[in-house]
Amino acid sequence: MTGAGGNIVWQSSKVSRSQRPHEGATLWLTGLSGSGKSSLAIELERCLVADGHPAYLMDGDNLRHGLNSDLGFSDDDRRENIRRTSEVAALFADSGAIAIVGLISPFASERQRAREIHAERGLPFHEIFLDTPLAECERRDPKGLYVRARRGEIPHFTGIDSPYERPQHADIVVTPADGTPTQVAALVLRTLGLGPQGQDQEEDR
Ligand SMILES: Nc1ncnc2c1ncn2[C@@H]1O[C@H](COP(=O)(O)OS(=O)(=O)O)[C@@H](OP(=O)(O)O)[C@H]1O
Ligand SMILES: Nc1ncnc2c1ncn2[C@@H]1O[C@H](COP(=O)(O)OP(=O)(O)O)[C@@H](O)[C@H]1O
Repeated sequence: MTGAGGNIVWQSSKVSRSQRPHEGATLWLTGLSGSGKSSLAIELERCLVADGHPAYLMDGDNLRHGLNSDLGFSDDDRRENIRRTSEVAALFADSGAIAIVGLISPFASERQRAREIHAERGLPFHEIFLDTPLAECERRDPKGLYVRARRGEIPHFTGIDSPYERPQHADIVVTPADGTPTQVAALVLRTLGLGPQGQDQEEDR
């Protein structure tokens, strides 16, 4: 495989995926600001690590402090934010880790591209939609961002004056009625077959 005008040549590893101790995957959490992505992602990471899976949380806010610190909230910058994060998540998944991504990721086309980046490499990818209505996100407003966005102090705020394209084919849809982040994390992990090892999972029901 060649790239960059033919001057870059792909170097293959001598470690096959089956030689790695764990099977990797990406759990991609999408939803409005305040929908509960970080809370669920933190619980997913906690449960997976407690159960012996290498798992790593990639939160949009945190990535924007480093890897994506040069990006703002224009449509193009959000696309680049999602593209870079997709690539990094795929690297983690390829290494045998479970990458837990929490990004608003408002555009269907970029979420589809994230899925394809994983599919092209044979890596499992699960889209989890935090389907929390805008009114509820605004009611929660833990960072006071919606109040400021409504005052016009934060331009291009998702759900206010920047679009959020609802997923049509998410693997899992979570609503506020599903319970606390701890309850939802357990449900998600059971659904994906990543629940506690060596336990009768019926016990949890
Ligand atoms: N204009 C605008 N629109 C939406 N969100 C904004 C904006 N400005 C700052 N913030 C804060 O940035 C967090 C979202 O970053 P993401 O990288 O997840 O966004 S995106 O996927 O690129 O759309 C988001 O964090 P969460 O609340 O955790 O979603 C906000 O705290
Ligand atoms: N399942 C839930 N039920 C009720 N409140 C929740 C739930 N998940 C998160 N929250 C609350 O909603 C707010 C936003 O959650 P957060 O995880 O920061 O969302 P996001 O990362 O999508 O911005 C926080 O105050 C959090 O405590």
